Amino acid sequence: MTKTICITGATAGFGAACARKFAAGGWRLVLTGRRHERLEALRAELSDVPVHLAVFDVRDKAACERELNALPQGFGDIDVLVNNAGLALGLEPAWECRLEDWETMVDTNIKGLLHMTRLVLPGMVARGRGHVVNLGSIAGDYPYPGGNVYGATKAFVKQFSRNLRADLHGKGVRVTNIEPGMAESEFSLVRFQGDAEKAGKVYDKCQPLTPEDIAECIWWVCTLPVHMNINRLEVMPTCQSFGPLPVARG
Ligand SMILES: NC(=O)C1=CN([C@@H]2O[C@H](COP(=O)(O)OP(=O)(O)OC[C@H]3O[C@@H](n4cnc5c(N)ncnc54)[C@H](OP(=O)(O)O)[C@@H]3O)[C@@H](O)[C@H]2O)C=CC1
Ligand SMILES: O=CCS(=O)(=O)O
Repeated sequence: MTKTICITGATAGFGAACARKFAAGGWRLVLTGRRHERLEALRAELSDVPVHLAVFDVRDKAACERELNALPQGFGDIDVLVNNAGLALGLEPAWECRLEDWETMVDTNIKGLLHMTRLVLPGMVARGRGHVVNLGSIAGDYPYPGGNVYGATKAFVKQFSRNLRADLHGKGVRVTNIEPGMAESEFSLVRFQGDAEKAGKVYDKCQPLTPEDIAECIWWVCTLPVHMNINRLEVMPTCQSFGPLPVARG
């Protein structure tokens, strides 16, 4: 039976790589994001599988509801929800941060994820199957200077994922928190407000994870036998480690 995956933030990075990975596996795709032209390009590329595009901002609760209620026939029974849409803004110490940036991170990484999860879960519970895959981060576990609110949103995602598992006990619905370390995508470009030079330096002279690496992890947790639930999957590039999270260069 063809399965359906809904991926938020499919216009770039992990979300786009995940769309490609699951399309290669023959899955039906619901792809979401704000940049319509990116989604259209992805649909054109993935023409071998059924694709539904939903253009909306996950911070907009009404839009999430409208789009999920309007899924066309065949796309409504979501087997896997990948709560991937998210961002970090800034790396300043807390006393220098913009309050608006903090609000944007909370609204996207926490509230957007909650909007989507609350809308999709009832169907999964009714069907007695499903899988919610959340994009947490190592930043939700390991503090670092400037990680202030970003890391705190990912700590929320980690604990919410565990609590979801508790609520879903015996319901046949799996929950996984994927916790990547440094991965090269548009993440740093967004974090540094479009400053490509600053963003590029994050990945300089080392080998970060790729979006395809993370898509591989998501594919793995989703295609394991249904009696197996990976609760958390923490993955770092080999060049990254603990303490001050140093990056080995050269
Ligand atoms: N890259 C990294 O090092 C790591 C990233 N992560 C997490 O993984 C997830 C994906 O990150 P990554 O692929 O690297 O980043 P990218 O910036 O490459 O992609 C982020 C995606 O999120 C979407 N998005 C952002 N805000 C919104 C919004 N308000 N509404 C809808 N979609 C939104 C963007 O789409 P659009 O702008 O078109 O709406 C885009 O598709 C994030 O949650 C991030 O925090 C976790 C650990 C490490
Ligand atoms: O979530 C992203 C990884 S990091 O930049 O916070 O280490």
